[in-house]
Order: sequence, then structure tokens, then C-alpha cells
Amino acid sequence: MSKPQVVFVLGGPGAGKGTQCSNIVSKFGFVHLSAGDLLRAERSKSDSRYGELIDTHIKNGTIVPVEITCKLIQNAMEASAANRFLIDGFPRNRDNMIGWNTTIGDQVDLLFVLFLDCPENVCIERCMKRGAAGSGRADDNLESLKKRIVTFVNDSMPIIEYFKEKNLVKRVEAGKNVEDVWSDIIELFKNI
Ligand SMILES: Nc1ncnc2c1ncn2[C@@H]1O[C@H](COP(=O)(O)OP(=O)(O)OP(=O)(O)O)[C@@H](O)[C@H]1O
Ligand SMILES: Nc1ccn([C@@H]2O[C@H](COP(=O)(O)O)[C@@H](O)[C@H]2O)c(=O)n1
Repeated sequence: MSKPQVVFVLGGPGAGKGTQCSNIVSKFGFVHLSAGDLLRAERSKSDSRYGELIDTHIKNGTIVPVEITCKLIQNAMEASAANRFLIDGFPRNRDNMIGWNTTIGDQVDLLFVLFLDCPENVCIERCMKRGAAGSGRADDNLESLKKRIVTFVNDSMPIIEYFKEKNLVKRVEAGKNVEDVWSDIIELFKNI
């Protein structure tokens, strides 16, 4: 049996990762695993050992230790019968990258990294709008967003640069409207 295929989906907060992953799932039959969603679900479990730790990281826009996040991703992959995964919001920093490489990295085929490149002001505007519309997310507020942007620039961009050097990054201009971003993404997925 061939190795599961993986596309990492990266970009700033509100860049449109979740929105476009839904489109990719519908048209190209990948399974979408959002690291943020998996962490939020773990935080909500009454018996989770990590609830408080995850909550603090999410509010501060900092990154949860990889042992937790990687295990959640691995469990979700094993629970799925699928062979193609979009892993959204991971790897987010060096710790995520090392944890992935030393656990499941060798067991999958990384196809490429989809980078949704979105201006900071647009990211903030979208998340604030999402919060005002009732997202219920503890981090859709200006204070958390400023911290999330700092984490993205300082910790996540170096990971994108690392993949760029390996020629694995497919960049999409994500500040455009949903339909135009989607048209660009179709071009990247249609031949795989
Ligand atoms: N191209 C776009 N133009 C305008 N609004 C968008 C666009 N893409 C997504 N949105 C909206 O912006 C908000 C953030 O989108 P989404 O949740 O897909 O981003 P994300 O990158 O997954 O965010 P996060 O990292 O915070 O989870 C949502 O309310 C979504 O409807
Ligand atoms: N690899 C990751 C991904 C996310 N987090 C934490 O979750 C927050 C929300 O993530 P979204 O992708 O849904 O925006 C993020 O700010 C982190 O606190 C993480 O720790 N590790």
C-alpha cells in the first residue's frame, strides 16, 4: 500500500486556509485536518489533561508543544480511511517541524506546501469580522490577533522559507476574493 499523501496548508490567521480547504475537499477529495480545530476539540474535552495548556496558548497566539498536536494529527489520520490529507496550520514552528520529522514524517509523502499569502491588515480585518459575526473563538480579538501575527512572522514564516528552499512551496495570493483565490488553487491541484 502506498504512503498517505499530505499537503501542508499554511498562511497567517484569517488567510483563508479553512475556507479553501473546504473547497479542495469538495473538488479533489482530500481529507481536511486542521491542527487548530483538533486542538480546540481537545481543549473542550472534560477529561483532557491538556485543556488549560491549550487554552492559554490559543489566547496568547503561541504554539502548543508538538507532542500534543502531532499525536492529535496522527490519531485523526489513523482514524480515517483516506489516503490524501490537507494538514492545515501545521507545521507552525521549528518544534512542530522537528516533532513531525521524528514521528510521522517518513511515513507520508509530502506533495507540497500550499502557502496562502495574505497581507496582515486583511488577515486582521477578516478575523475581526469573523469574531463580530459570532465565531466564538477566544482568539478573534485584536489583542490575540496581534500576538498571532507576531508568532506567524517570527515562527511560521521561517518554516515556509525552509520549504521554499526545498522547492516545495506553492504560493497563492490570498488577499483576493474567495472565488479568485479558489481559481488559483484549482490550477495547483488539478494535475496531482
Ligand atoms: N478570500 C477571502 N475574502 C474574504 N473573506 C474571506 C476570504 N477567505 C476567507 N474569508 C473569511 O475570512 C475568515 C477567515 O477565514 P478562514 O477561517 O478560512 O481562515 P483561516 O486561515 O483558516 O483562519 P485561522 O487561521 O484563524 O483559523 C472567515 O470568516 C472567512 O469566511
Ligand atoms: N500547529 C498548531 C496550530 C494551531 N495552534 C494553536 O491554535 C491556534 C489557532 O490556530 P488556527 O490554525 O485555527 O488559527 C493558534 O494560534 C495556536 O495557538 C498550535 O499551537 N499549533
